[in-house]
Parts: sequence; C-alpha cells; structure tokens
Amino acid sequence: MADIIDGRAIARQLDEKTKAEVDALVAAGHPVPGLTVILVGEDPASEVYVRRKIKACEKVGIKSTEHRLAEDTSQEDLLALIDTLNADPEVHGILCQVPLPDHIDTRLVLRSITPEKDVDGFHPVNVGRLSTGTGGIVPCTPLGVMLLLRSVIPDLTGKDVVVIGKSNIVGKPVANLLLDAEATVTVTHIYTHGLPDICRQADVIVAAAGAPELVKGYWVKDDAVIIDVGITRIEGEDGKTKLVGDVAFDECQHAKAITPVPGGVGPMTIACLLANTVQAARALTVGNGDDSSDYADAPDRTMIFQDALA
Ligand SMILES: Nc1nc(=O)c2c([nH]1)NC[C@@H]1CN(c3ccc(C(=O)N[C@@H](CCC(=O)O)C(=O)O)cc3)C=[N+]21
Repeated sequence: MADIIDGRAIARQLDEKTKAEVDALVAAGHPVPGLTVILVGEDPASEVYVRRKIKACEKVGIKSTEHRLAEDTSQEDLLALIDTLNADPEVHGILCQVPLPDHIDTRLVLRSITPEKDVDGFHPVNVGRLSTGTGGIVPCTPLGVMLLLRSVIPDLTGKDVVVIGKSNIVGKPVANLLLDAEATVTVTHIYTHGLPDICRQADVIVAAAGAPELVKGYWVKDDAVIIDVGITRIEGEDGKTKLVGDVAFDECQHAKAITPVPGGVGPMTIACLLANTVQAARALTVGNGDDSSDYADAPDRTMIFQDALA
C-alpha cells in the first residue's frame, strides 16, 4: 500500500510555526498581521474556500477582513477598493479570489495589488522574481506542493519530476520551484503526446491538469511519489457528490506515497497563505521588504518554510 501523505497534519505543523511568528511579532510591538480576502459574486466553491481561509486566520491569530462584492460590481469599484487596501497599514496581505466575473479583467486586477501584499504571489513582479530566483512571495499551492513533496523526498536533486498542467497558478510556478530544487522537470499537459509513457518514467508526478482521475495506475511506476493538486466535485455511484483528484487514487497503491483528495494539497494551500501573510507582515513592518530576509536571494525560496517543518 502507498503511504498517504497527510496534508492536514503537515498543514497543522506549519500553522503552529505561523502562530508562533504572529505571537513574536505582536510581542515585539508590531501590529497584528492582517489579511483581507475579496470575493466578487457568489460562486459556491469559492465561498467554501473563503470561509476556510477566514477560519484558519483565527486559529493562528491573523486578523482577517472580508469584502464581499456583488456579481455586477464594476471593475473601477474593485480597483478602488484594492487601492484603499494597498494603502491601509493594518492590511499586510490582499487576496482577490479568482475566477472573477467575465466583465472584469483579471490580469489588471492582480497587477493592481501591490507586490508586497500579494500573498497569492500572482503579481507579475512576484512571478518574475520566482522565475529568476530573486525572492518575492511564492504562490500558496506550489509552495504547499513542495513542502508535501519534501516530507517524503527531502532532497530532490536529480529526481525526474513530471508536472501535468501548465497553469500560471500551479503548473508553471511548481516547475520553477522544482528546477530551483535541482530536479529534472518535464512540464506536460493534456495535449502532450504519449503522456502515460512520459509519466511512467517519473520518480515524482505532480498532477495539476484539472482533469478528474486522469492519471491511471499504469501511468505510475512502482515507488513513485504522487502529488495530486486536482480537486473536482463529481457524482459518485451512490448518487452523492464527492471530491476527486486528477489521479485514480485506488489504482495507484503501488506508488511509494500519494496525497489524498481531500486532505492533501488543499489544506496546505491555506496554511501557506497564512505563512505568506505573516512573511508579508514581517517584511512590511520589521524589515525593508524582502531584503530583510536571509532567504531573499536563496536559490530555493521554499526552504524558508521548510525549516518550520524540520
Ligand atoms: N486568489 C485565489 N487564491 C487561491 O488560493 C484560490 C483562488 N483564488 N480560487 C480558488 C482556488 C482553490 N483553492 C483552494 C483552497 C483550499 C482548498 C481546500 O482546503 N480543500 C479541502 C477540501 C475543500 C472542500 O471540502 O470542498 C481539501 O482538499 O482537503 C481547496 C482549494 C484556493 N484557490
């Protein structure tokens, strides 16, 4: 049987460290780290995630605020709100839940969040810093993927990793982080020819295609490690809905280790959001931005949080 990588447990461990950092900041007379979440419209899945984020903030002592805007909110009003939050000294992290309604230019909105408060790591400045290994805020899900992976394979040097999916939110940043960790990375997607054969060569598969149960058992070599980023609600045989990943979990028990869905990458995404918020708060209040961090120019930014799990 494959080992199940317990994302909830590893997330709790990171949360403890985050809480200790919040306490230390406050004890040193700095403001309570603050996270603001913006949700436009009423997507039920987004509501679930936002509620989880707010609850998680409470647990570690981050002050959270929520802005719920109507579906028909104008782009101008959303940008004005972000301007206000950018200037608010009590707000250290700003997260605007995506997807946004069609009448809003998502790229413009993400660009308008100041990079220092961009705890999603989606601003082009943070994307550029990640891809050049020069600091910045690392996006939450890719960071979570790295921490889960390192809980099984502490040293990724020379490992053959296949990433399935090329999104700006997961596939591309994960590939960059893996390269920084000296892995050999093959980035693929659902149109890649011979995808099963490519996957069968891999020591590690990171499945982030958004295609439910895409990765079959025969795609996976014995003792591979599988990180499943997918999360899709489907109707099960009993008529009830259930969450499935991008990997046919039951067929992959010959793997060395695999993340479950739910309880794998999802909880880590939230724990990393909290960790990013505290990092942003520290940079904004204690130090002069990233340059205050010993890790600012470290080739592998994920180590800053890896230490928390040691
Ligand atoms: N600006 C922005 N930043 C995001 O980080 C962002 C976003 N927009 N839009 C939506 C996606 C999705 N996302 C998840 C967070 C937690 C779980 C999570 O905790 N999942 C639980 C189960 C959740 C459930 O029961 O539905 C688990 O996997 O165990 C999943 C997905 C963050 N996202």
